[in-house]
Amino acid sequence: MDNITYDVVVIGAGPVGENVADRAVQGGLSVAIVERELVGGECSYWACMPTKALLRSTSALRAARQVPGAREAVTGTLDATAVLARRDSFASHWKDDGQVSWLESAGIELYRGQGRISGERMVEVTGADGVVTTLTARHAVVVATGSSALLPDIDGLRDARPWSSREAAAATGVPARLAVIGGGVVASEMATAFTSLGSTVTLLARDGVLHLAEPFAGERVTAALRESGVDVRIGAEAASVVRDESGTVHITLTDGAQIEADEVLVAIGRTPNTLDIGLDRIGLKPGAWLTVDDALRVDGAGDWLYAAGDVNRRALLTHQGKYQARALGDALVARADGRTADTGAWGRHAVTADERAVPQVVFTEPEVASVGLTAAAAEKAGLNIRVVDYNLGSVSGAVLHAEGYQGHARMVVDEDRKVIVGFTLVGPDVAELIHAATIAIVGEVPIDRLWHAVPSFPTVSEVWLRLLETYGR
Ligand SMILES: Cc1cc2nc3c(=O)[nH]c(=O)nc-3n(C[C@H](O)[C@H](O)[C@H](O)COP(=O)(O)OP(=O)(O)OC[C@H]3O[C@@H](n4cnc5c(N)ncnc54)[C@H](O)[C@@H]3O)c2cc1C
Ligand SMILES: NC(=O)c1ccc[n+]([C@@H]2O[C@H](COP(=O)([O-])OP(=O)(O)OC[C@H]3O[C@@H](n4cnc5c(N)ncnc54)[C@H](O)[C@@H]3O)[C@@H](O)[C@H]2O)c1
Repeated sequence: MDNITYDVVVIGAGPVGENVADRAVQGGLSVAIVERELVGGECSYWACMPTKALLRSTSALRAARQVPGAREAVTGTLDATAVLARRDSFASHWKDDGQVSWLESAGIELYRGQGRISGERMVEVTGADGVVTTLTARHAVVVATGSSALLPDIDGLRDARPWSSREAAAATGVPARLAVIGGGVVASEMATAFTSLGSTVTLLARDGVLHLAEPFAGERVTAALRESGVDVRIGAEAASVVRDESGTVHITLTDGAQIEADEVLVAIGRTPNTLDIGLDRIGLKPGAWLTVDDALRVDGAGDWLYAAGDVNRRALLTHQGKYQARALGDALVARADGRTADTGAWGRHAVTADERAVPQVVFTEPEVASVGLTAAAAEKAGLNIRVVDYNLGSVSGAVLHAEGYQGHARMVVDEDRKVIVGFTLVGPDVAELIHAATIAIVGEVPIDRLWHAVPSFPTVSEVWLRLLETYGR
C-alpha cells in the first residue's frame, strides 16, 4: 500500500474536478485527481456533449425549413445514422485519451479507481486490480463526484431495463416507440431529439413540462412537441412497468391508461454520487447531497473538506460547476499561501452567481434560455417586482431570422433597486441571446443605463430595446 502526499486531492475528474485541479496547479499546488470511470465525467460522454450533438441536427434542419429559398433545398428527413455518428465523435467514442493527455500536460496526477475518504485529509483509491493507494492532502480534499440518474420506486420499473439519460445519450439506434417518464430538462430535450430522429414519443409529464421555468416557456415547448407528434400527457403518472418476452414495454398509468413502447426513458432528476465515498468514516451520511457554505466547505466536516459541482446541489449545470471550481481552486491557492480567501458577495473566491444569476439553455425546439429568478420565484423571495413581457416574434431581427418566428421574452425588474433580477426567452435560436441578460444581472446594471446599450439592427437582440420601451422611461 503506497502513501503519497499532495497539496490537494480531488475525487472525481468530471468538468468540475478537472477545473479545481487546473486552477490549483496553476497556482503552484501539487494535485492528484481520482477517477473511477472516464476522465471528463458525465458531461463529456453521457450528458451535455452527446445530447447537444443529437439536438444540433434537428435545430439546423428546422432553421433551414423556416427560411424560404433554403427550405426548397431541404427535401428529406434527418439521417439518423449520420446524426448518431456525429454524436459518437462528440462523445470521443467514449474514450478519454484526449482528456488524460490534457491532465498530463497540465501537471495533474491521475489515479484511476474508486476514491474513498478514509480519514481526515486522507483518500484511499482502489484500482481495478484491487490495489489500494492512500493519498494524503496537505491542504484540502475536494469532492467533485457528480450525480447519477434517479430511478423512482415504480412497480416493475427496474426489471423492465429502463433507459436513464446515459442510454438515451449513447443510444446506438432509434427506438420505434419511446416513452419518457419526466417533464424536466432531460425529458424535454430527449423527446425533442428522438421525435425528430423518427421515434413515436409519449411524454409522461406528471408535474408539467419544464414546470420550474416561466409558465410560457413550458407551454410553448409543450405545444411544439405536440405539433411534432409527441403525445404529451400532463399529469400522467406511471404506476407499473413491465417488459414482456418480445421486448415490448407496457406502462400502466395511475388512471389505468396503458402505453406500449420499445424503450422507456426515466428522467426525473438526479441523485448524488456519495454512497460509496467514505462519508461514514468522517461522520457524514452516505448517499446524501453535500451541503456546503459560501466557501464550498462541507457542512459537518473540518476545514479540509470541500465539495463542488453537482454533488453540492447548488446548480446542476456544467458551466456553474466550473464557475465554482475556478473560485475554489483559486481560494485553495490563496489559503495555502497564508492569504484569506475573498468569499464576500461577488468576491474573487465567492460563488455569488449561484444564488443570483444561474443561466441555463434548454435545447428544445423552441429553445428556452433563462437566467436569474422567474417572476414566481422573485415574488416568493419577497421582492417588489415588475414583470415586462414582449412578443419576440414581432422584433425585426426575428422576422428576418425565420418565417413565422414565434417567441416570447420576459424581464423581471426589482423595482426597489431598478435592476433586472430575471430574464427568460423562448424561441428558435435564442440560446446565444441570454449572456447579455447574465451580464446585466451580475453587473446590476441600472435600467436607466441599459438605454445606452444599443442593440444592433436588425438583430433579435433588439428585444432589449422593446422591453425597455414597454417598461417606460
Ligand atoms: C442528459 C444530460 C444532459 C445535460 N446537458 C447539460 C447541458 O447542456 N449543459 C449543462 O451545463 N449541463 C448539462 N447537464 C448537467 C451536467 O452534465 C452536470 O452538471 C455536470 O456533468 C456536473 O459535473 P461534475 O464534474 O460535478 O460531475 P460529473 O460530470 O458527474 O463528474 C463526476 C466524475 O466523478 C467520478 N466519480 C464519482 N464518484 C467517484 C469516486 N468515488 N471515485 C472516483 N471517481 C468518482 C465519475 O465517474 C465522474 O467522472 C446535463 C446532464 C444530463 C444528465
Ligand atoms: N440543457 C441543460 O442545461 C441540461 C440538459 C439536461 C440536464 N440538465 C441538468 O440535469 C439535471 C437533471 O435533469 P432532469 O431532467 O433529470 O431533472 P429535472 O429536475 O430537470 O426534472 C425532473 C422532472 O421529473 C419530474 N419528476 C420528479 N419525480 C417524478 C416521479 N417520481 N414521477 C414522474 N415525474 C417526476 C419533476 O417534476 C421534473 O419535472 C437538471 O438539474 C438539469 O439542470 C441540464
